[in-house]
Amino acid sequence: MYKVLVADAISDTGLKALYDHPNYVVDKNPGLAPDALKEIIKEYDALIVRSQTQVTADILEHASNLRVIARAGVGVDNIDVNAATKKGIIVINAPGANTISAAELTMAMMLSLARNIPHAHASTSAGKWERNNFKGVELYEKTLGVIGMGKIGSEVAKRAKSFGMNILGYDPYLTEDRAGEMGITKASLDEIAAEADFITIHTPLIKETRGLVNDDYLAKTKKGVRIINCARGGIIDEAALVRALNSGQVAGAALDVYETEPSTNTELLSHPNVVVTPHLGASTVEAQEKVAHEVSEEIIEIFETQTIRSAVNMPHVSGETHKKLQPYIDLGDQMGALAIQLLKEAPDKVEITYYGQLSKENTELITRTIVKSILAQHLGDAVNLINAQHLLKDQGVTSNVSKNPKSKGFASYIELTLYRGEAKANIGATLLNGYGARIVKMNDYRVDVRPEPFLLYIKHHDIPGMVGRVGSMLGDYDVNIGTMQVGRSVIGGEAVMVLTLDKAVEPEVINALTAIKGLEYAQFLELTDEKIPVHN
Ligand SMILES: NC(=O)c1ccc[n+]([C@@H]2O[C@H](COP(=O)([O-])OP(=O)(O)OC[C@H]3O[C@@H](n4cnc5c(N)ncnc54)[C@H](O)[C@@H]3O)[C@@H](O)[C@H]2O)c1
Ligand SMILES: O=C(O)[C@H](O)COP(=O)(O)O
Repeated sequence: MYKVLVADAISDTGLKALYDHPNYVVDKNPGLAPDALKEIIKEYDALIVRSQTQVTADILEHASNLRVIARAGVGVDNIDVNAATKKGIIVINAPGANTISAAELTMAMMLSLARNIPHAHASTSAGKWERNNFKGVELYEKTLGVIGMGKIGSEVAKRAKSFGMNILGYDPYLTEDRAGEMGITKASLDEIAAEADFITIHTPLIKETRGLVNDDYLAKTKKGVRIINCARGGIIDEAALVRALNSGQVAGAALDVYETEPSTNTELLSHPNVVVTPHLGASTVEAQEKVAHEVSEEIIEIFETQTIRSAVNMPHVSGETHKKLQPYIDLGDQMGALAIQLLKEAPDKVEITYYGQLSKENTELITRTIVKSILAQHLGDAVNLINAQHLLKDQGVTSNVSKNPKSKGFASYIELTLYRGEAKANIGATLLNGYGARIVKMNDYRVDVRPEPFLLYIKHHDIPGMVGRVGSMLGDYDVNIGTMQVGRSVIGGEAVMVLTLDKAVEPEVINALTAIKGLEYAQFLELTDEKIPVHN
């Protein structure tokens, strides 16, 4: 008998498969305080949550029997996935099951903003009859900028078109062809700022999108623009938004998500030109049934048939083959993250080659991990190990995975190349017996670098004094160097330097480095903690 704890408000209809199955006991206990959850978690084999329950490392310390954490929804920002992975707990989610509900809320928010519905309702229900106070605007023939043309952004664009809106879409993966098929125009962020009457945001909250809509961006928007965010708090800088609302640069904003939730930003929440809801994007009967149904079915599959459909992580597993491949799976994770940072944009082609002994193994899971790591840069939690290759195809990216039994100088070696038009980024890596993971090739230069959290990649002319100048510049900014590697193609030609650092560097350090004579290019690369497992 498996015990399942449902710790947030989850649809009973969606949980039916679990209730009906003789092997499962389901306990519903929404809204547990962290200490209470810590107390009882050891009794459970599976935990189902939405976004409220914080599944911290501290709670997981007590989860001695837990095998699965299911997020009945998309975002796993409330779950310490790294801690779960270390404890061998599978984390699953249900991306896509609440897409329509989130798209429909976005339309409701846009219409509410255009026609002042919440404020007119409050006034009328208070006994007033203020027909002159609530003159709105039509959506018809207005321009809507959609930032993030993934699942929800595309559904919003489709619906907005039926209102006669002109749609501008921005997404690193949006091609002219796909935009043409959807009857929208591919645009840049600046073009959206300059032309849109309404802007709606549908990206994940990732490093690149945090504070995307800030003072600078708002200053570029059309005066009187209306902005909707039903994606994630933090993509809009709330302080900047309040300033723009007060100055009239932004005529109105409709928000479902906030920098911190529950939000206490009263200046924003009570602003007369703002419409707010408490993170209701997925709160419909249908979405809640779908997410609960998807995770219930999957929990049963995991326990009954050991099949995983939607895993966010891949816990370090026992079993000889997995044990042997696990270090390569972790290496693949690091390679994907480094290559996509080097490319700096979404790829249109991915090439992976396994050389030497590894070419004789089943490398499927390594490939999935590499692809997940590449896509996660732009898709965040929406990509998991199971849907990674499917999403890659969906985004119109071609891929080529090949195997070559030749050794390439190492017993096993993986090479990953990403392309975007003429641009290319490439990482070659291996495991050195007794020494762990090594990046041995970067953008076609031979190097020998241990993957560490903070790396600096520099392209420069092979002239005397470069190493010293870079070292002393980093010293000026109090950045300590762990290791330094130089690689060059020919003496006196182009060269690369790869450094491991003790901390992250700010853009001003990169600017200072690029001012060094003979230094062509400097880029800071980061690997998050979960990508650096202990056996490295
Ligand atoms: N309010 C809610 O209750 C609710 C419900 C569901 C989803 N969401 C959120 O909505 C957002 C979109 O979800 P989705 O299912 O459509 O995800 P998705 O992965 O299908 O689409 C996200 C898109 O954003 C694009 N993107 C990444 N970085 C970008 C950038 N810098 N500029 C422009 N586009 C960028 C990606 O390429 C991708 O196509 C996510 O943040 C998700 O967590 C909120
Ligand atoms: O990530 C999600 O799926 C949405 O933000 C919905 O979150 P919720 O399940 O807490 O409503």
